[in-house]
Amino acid sequence: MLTFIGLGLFDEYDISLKGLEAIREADLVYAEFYTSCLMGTSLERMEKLYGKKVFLLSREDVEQHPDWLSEARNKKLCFLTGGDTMVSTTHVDLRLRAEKLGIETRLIHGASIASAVSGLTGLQNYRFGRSASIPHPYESGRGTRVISETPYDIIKQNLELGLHTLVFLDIDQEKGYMTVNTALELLLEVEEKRGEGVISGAAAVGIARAGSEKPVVKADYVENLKDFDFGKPLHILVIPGKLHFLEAEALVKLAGAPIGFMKEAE
Ligand SMILES: C[S@@+](CC[C@H](N)C(=O)[O-])C[C@H]1O[C@@H](n2cnc3c(N)ncnc32)[C@H](O)[C@@H]1O
Repeated sequence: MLTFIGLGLFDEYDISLKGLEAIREADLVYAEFYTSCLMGTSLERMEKLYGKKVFLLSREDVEQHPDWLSEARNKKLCFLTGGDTMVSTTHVDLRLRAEKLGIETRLIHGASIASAVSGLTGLQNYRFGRSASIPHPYESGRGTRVISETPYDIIKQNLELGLHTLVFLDIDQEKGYMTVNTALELLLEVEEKRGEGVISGAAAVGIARAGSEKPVVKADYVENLKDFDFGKPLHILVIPGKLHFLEAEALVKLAGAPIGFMKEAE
């Protein structure tokens, strides 16, 4: 049996009781923290709460060589992920591989950043379009700095449809956790290169450390927000589309947006 368990958003206490029970009954526990991670805890603290050793898997172990899956044929194996295990991950691939090996699978859900964003900002989940991810820039073979333009295009398309965009920010072992500030600067760089005006005058909402005692949620225009200090990671960004008047009110009251923010609210 392979049990996928979402650990929630911030520390070891965000796991569900169902998830905790499953780990305590497991023969083997694996985790990956490259898609998301719990910044308010450590592997040691998790192991102490669970009373179990947790083996950490790399992206290669999960995506290229998931040989460890076959252990679930005759053992109770748990696979842990930050947030919800199937939200903005490719872990359905693991589930399908396991099913092909004749291994029974089940999911134990965790709180996800995808729903926490709506809760914290007041932006309604059904008014979001396609999500985007901003990766760190990389060097091409010729030594030039390359910035992905895909997130810019997704935001632009969503704005044309009046929809909000959830923008996941890169987690990289070497380059670190991307901040809201860097993300906005990268989007502005793409904008300048193209000579367009989609992002510079736009509104944005940055969120840091969702699930912690004191998450930071700040809405403002991009030009102001790019210098705002959000503190420690993890960070996530939203570029709001057309606002319902309740959403506009929530951004002013709950996210410190300037009064009259995005006046065109319906
Ligand atoms: C690829 S997504 C994976 C989402 C995860 N499976 C979930 O359901 O929450 C990870 C990204 O979401 C954002 N994120 C995740 N947890 C967060 C948190 N607690 N606070 C702020 N941003 C968070 C960060 O931008 C991070 O790089």
